[in-house]
Amino acid sequence: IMAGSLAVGGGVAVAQSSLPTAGSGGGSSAASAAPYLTDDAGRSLVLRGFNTASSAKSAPDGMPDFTEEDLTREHADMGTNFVRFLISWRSVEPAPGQYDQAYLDRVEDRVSWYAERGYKVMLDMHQDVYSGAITPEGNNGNGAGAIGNGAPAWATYMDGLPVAPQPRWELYYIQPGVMRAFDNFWNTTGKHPELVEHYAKAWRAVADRFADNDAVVAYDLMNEPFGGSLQGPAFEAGPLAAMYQRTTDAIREVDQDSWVCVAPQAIGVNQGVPSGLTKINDPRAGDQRIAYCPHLYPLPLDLGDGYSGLSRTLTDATITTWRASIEHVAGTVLGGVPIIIGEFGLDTTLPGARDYLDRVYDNAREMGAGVSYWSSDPGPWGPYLPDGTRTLLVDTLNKPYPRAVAGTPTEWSSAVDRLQLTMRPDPAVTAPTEIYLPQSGFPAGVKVEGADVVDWNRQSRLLTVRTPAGADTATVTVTPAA
Ligand SMILES: CN(C)c1ccc(C(=O)NC[C@H]2N[C@H](CO)[C@@H](O)[C@@H]2O)cc1
Repeated sequence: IMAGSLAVGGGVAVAQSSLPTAGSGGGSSAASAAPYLTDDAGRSLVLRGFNTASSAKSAPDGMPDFTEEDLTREHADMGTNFVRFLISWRSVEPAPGQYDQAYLDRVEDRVSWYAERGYKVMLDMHQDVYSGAITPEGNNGNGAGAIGNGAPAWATYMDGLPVAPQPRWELYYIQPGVMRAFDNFWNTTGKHPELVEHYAKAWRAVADRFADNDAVVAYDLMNEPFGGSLQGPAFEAGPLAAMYQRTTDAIREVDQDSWVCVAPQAIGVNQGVPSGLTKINDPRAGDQRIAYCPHLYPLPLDLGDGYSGLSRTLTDATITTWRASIEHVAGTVLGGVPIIIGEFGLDTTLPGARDYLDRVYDNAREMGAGVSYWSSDPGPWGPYLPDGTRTLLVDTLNKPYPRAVAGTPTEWSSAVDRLQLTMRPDPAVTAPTEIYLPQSGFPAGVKVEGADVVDWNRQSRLLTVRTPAGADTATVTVTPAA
């Protein structure tokens, strides 16, 4: 099939016109030569998916309330290819030095659901407010809890300090008992050097299980770290970086190839304050495989006005500041590492929600960043309400994107019925470039210019193409067949 030809399902058309690049949200796209995670074929991965799922935080078995049918629906409706899958220290290591292989079996079962559908998985050692063990009523068993989640009860040392009931879950973070639990974990108190050691070895046990699992590409070492009495650079450049280094070293004892993802402290940095995180060294042979996995939650959005009026203006300013800080840490501090926006989200019923979503995904596209939206749980933040009704998230996310690129994407943009990708082909990568095309924009055949069509699968919605050999750069444009 010659370059510029139509794929299966129609005649052959060669279009010579070049398309204006239309951003998914109408935004212009800046060239991006950012580094990417790669698959085993060496293709650059553009990762789009969800956090699955908050419901795992309090589940006695540590699993999300998410079935294989839920994944089939997500895949059919949005063509996602990535998941930030929540796991927990309490489930991995229910007793000191004892690793629950039956729990890891359950995780592996869910990973296989994703693998069978061509997804990549990042395992997220999740915590919020340290542990469910911070309050008796919040602890439904060894640290499984709704108020707090993450650490097992045996690793929760509050030294008898109080944790009073709070009107909002976030306020539990600054309760004396919770502050002490974090201070003991980070050994700020000097009393518990063993806890970070346990944490690193728990991650080693997880990595030992998934080191040879092609679907698991990354480990997100800690969700939204909190420094207790230590905040800001003193925390991030101190005990947080030390824990990341110790844990990276432990993982590399058993897994040389998965990316190790580090995140800044949540408070402040989620809202755009620059992070003080310092370099983490990857002891693996060859290129480092560290990634930076920040979250984005602009404070103005929380004011309840949504993405409109002054709240929109302030949110835009937050996104600009946040992006500059993220690109500084990933590009300069960590030495040029891929970015995955581990969390962002909003109540999709708020004014301007679709515009906010488009703006964040436009920024992610320009940054070359992966995205895992918070979260897949039923409700107004997610893609589906508890009764299964779709929110506007489904149509907003269901756009063309280049899932796996045989080289480096330098610029891409899309709208529901077109995609344009400029890339630097890597001749060493023999696998074709893979592009997702939604049914809504591509009900029949496709028209491709700038590449040879390898396959167009209307069931999986995947188009695979090969760019002309020997070209330093290639621009692939995909539109619906006439
Ligand atoms: C006071 N501190 C330390 C604090 C407050 C609030 C958040 C938060 O909203 N985070 C955003 C979302 N991330 C979690 C899951 O990782 C969700 O429960 C939050 O909505 C984090 C930390």
